[in-house]
Amino acid sequence: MKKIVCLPGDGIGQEIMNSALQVMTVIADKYQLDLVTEEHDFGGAAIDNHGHPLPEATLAACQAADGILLGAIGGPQWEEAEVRPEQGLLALRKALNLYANIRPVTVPTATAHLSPLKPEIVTGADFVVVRELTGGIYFGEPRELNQEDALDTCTYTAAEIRRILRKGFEIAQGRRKLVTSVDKANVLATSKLWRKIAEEVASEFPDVTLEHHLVDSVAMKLIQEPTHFDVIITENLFGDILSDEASVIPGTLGILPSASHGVGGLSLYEPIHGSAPDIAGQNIANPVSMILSMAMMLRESFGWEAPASEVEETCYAVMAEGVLTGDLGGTTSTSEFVEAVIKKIQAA
Ligand SMILES: NC(=O)C1=CN([C@@H]2O[C@H](COP(=O)(O)OP(=O)(O)OC[C@H]3O[C@@H](n4cnc5c(N)ncnc54)[C@H](O)[C@@H]3O)[C@@H](O)[C@H]2O)C=CC1
Ligand SMILES: CC(C)CC(=O)C(=O)O
Ligand SMILES: [Mg+2]
Repeated sequence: MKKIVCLPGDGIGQEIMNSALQVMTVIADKYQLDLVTEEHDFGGAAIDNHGHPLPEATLAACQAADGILLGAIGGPQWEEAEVRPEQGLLALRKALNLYANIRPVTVPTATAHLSPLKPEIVTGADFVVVRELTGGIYFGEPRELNQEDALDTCTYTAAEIRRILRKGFEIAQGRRKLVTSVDKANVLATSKLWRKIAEEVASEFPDVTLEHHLVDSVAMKLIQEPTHFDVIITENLFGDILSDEASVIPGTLGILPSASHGVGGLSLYEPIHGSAPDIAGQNIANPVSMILSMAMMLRESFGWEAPASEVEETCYAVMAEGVLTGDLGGTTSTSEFVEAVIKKIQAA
């Protein structure tokens, strides 16, 4: 029996979590998967109910889980909160040591027309952003906000850089064996260290090709020639920005999933997007990012390849048929999309 802790969070979080759990129930039934779910407050919802975005009970439940599903957190109503929802997310990632955030981006031929970019540019794009998740400027101290100045600190240890690079190179070994290491080594000390360690780690993986790119020019190349990339490895802030940018390639932020892996075998799965307060509560959010995150959990945490693939292929098949939520130019509601996915899984 696999215990899954679900943290719907805020904004569209509950809607997309419900969507993913409905699909999970159907696929579990079809493949006789032994699963149990348990929901906990997190983010803004936890601030409202418990005065803190990461209550002790939520953290303890996550630590005792076999897999964690997270919707999204944050929203304008908590902007002035003493501890913001986003700090709860960072605290959870740190507490569980989830240092490797894996964000796959793929454009199957059948859905290439959904991209705002030319089909000949995006068709066949298939790469993974490997983002360092527990270091860098989101965590560095000191951090100060004063009336006339402010300070953030970016720190990385060699060990933190080495382990994320090794993770990315390992992923590349199972793919097309090209690593693009992204930094800003022409300016930043942390990036100079990053580049040096990338060279060292590359020597441990002689079958993998390493190329270095500066973050500014790679932001352009990503859109110009997305099919070039295989595994992009980068630090926390750059990975956050580049992966949202990368969502334009398949067509929307609403379809990109992610996995965050740690050291003890416990992983968390979440969409790459935020809580989308502008569309929350309207049953119009694209649930694909959350459904695909759930599928990643079935594969990567539980080893259930066939059900994971069926969920992924069904989502893309439904989109290819023109069943599209508003972010992809359609009029399908969240619940209608989920119904279409479930119907297809049951019919197959
Ligand atoms: N992991 C998390 O929980 C994250 C939380 N946030 C938080 O989310 C809140 C909103 O941040 P934003 O900058 O607006 O980013 P966002 O990712 O929530 O939304 C950006 C745009 O994409 C759209 N969008 C996002 N997901 C969608 C989906 N599934 N279907 C259709 N459209 C979708 C939104 O409607 C919005 O127009 C903030 O409080 C932010 O801190 C932001 C990023 C990650
Ligand atoms: C809300 C931030 C802390 C994180 C973020 O934007 C992300 O992980 O994609
Ligand atoms: Mg982000």
